[in-house]
Amino acid sequence: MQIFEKAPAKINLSLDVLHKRNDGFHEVEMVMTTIDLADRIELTSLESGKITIESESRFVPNDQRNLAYRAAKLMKDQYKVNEGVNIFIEKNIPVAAGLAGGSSDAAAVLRGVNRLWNIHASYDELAELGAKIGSDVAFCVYGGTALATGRGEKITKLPSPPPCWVVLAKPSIGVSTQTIYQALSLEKAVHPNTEAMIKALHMGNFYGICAEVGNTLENVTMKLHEEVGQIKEQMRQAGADAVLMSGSGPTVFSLVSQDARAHRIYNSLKGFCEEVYMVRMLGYQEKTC
Ligand SMILES: C[C@](O)(CO)[C@H](O)COP(=O)(O)OP(=O)(O)OC[C@H]1O[C@@H](n2ccc(N)nc2=O)[C@H](O)[C@@H]1O
Ligand SMILES: Nc1ncnc2c1ncn2[C@@H]1O[C@H](COP(=O)(O)OP(=O)(O)OP(=O)(O)O)[C@@H](O)[C@H]1O
Repeated sequence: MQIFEKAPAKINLSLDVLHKRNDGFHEVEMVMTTIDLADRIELTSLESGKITIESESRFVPNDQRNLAYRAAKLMKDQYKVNEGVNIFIEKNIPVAAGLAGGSSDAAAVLRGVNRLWNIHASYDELAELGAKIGSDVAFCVYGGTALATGRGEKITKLPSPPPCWVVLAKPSIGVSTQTIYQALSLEKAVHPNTEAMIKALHMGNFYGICAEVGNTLENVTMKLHEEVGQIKEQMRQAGADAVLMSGSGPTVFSLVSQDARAHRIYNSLKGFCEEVYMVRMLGYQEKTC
């Protein structure tokens, strides 16, 4: 049997870091939403009981280090499944970009093998398991728009933003999340107003959302990689309604309501960056098992 799962990228509309915890992680408040830039996951059941990974991308490991492998292994162990699975990853989301590509692949595998192996676990159970793989996996299990707290694994659903264009540009560098969190100095940090962002989402106020975007990690990554600041400036000048770095970076996104402006931003970045995307937000979808 073979099934498919879509694994969409996320952007952080706001990302606040509150304090460093005793376990080494940081307590965060993040408003995240999924966008229509997605990997495609193909799952084929294997009677041998093995978990195998295939991908045409040279940037992702095709062994136990792949987050998708870890997701399948966790499900197999937790629910004592004899069957195996071959996981083919069509990689469209840039890697180490701040877009949760690996986390979304892992979440898609959790959802996918749940169906493939007839496990019937709830999304809450999958999210709890996913949190063992990485801080962004729980959010990626549900998708849509949500507030993520704790180290990112506690999810509260939110209304999705009004439809708009999201133009993304990734400079040709990869960023390690751990390095950025380590370089963060909380005394000098800038904090977004999460409450105001949530209020703007509840009101469906696009310009209110644009006014509240903010990311505590942005200054840290920008100091290490000047390309982030340069892309932000270029997007602003080309008429973006809001501009922000996603996650720990280095991808920068802009929110744009008008088609013509979105095209202008896309075209102005195309000569500057190899990886530029113009996509829609993905609306909130109620998912049940
Ligand atoms: C920056 C974000 O992408 C925003 O969505 C996430 O917070 C990162 O999520 P992720 O890539 O799933 O990160 P993880 O694999 O869980 O953690 C990678 C490393 O980032 C640091 N980390 C991550 C999350 C968090 N709340 N505090 C941290 O300090 C830790 O050093 C950790 O070892
Ligand atoms: N399926 C996968 N897709 C992408 N990267 C993977 C995958 N599995 C493991 N990795 C490894 O994870 C690292 C981070 O990749 P990823 O694309 O998830 O980063 P990211 O977009 O910055 O994530 P986040 O926004 O959650 O911090 C890479 O170095 C990559 O080798």
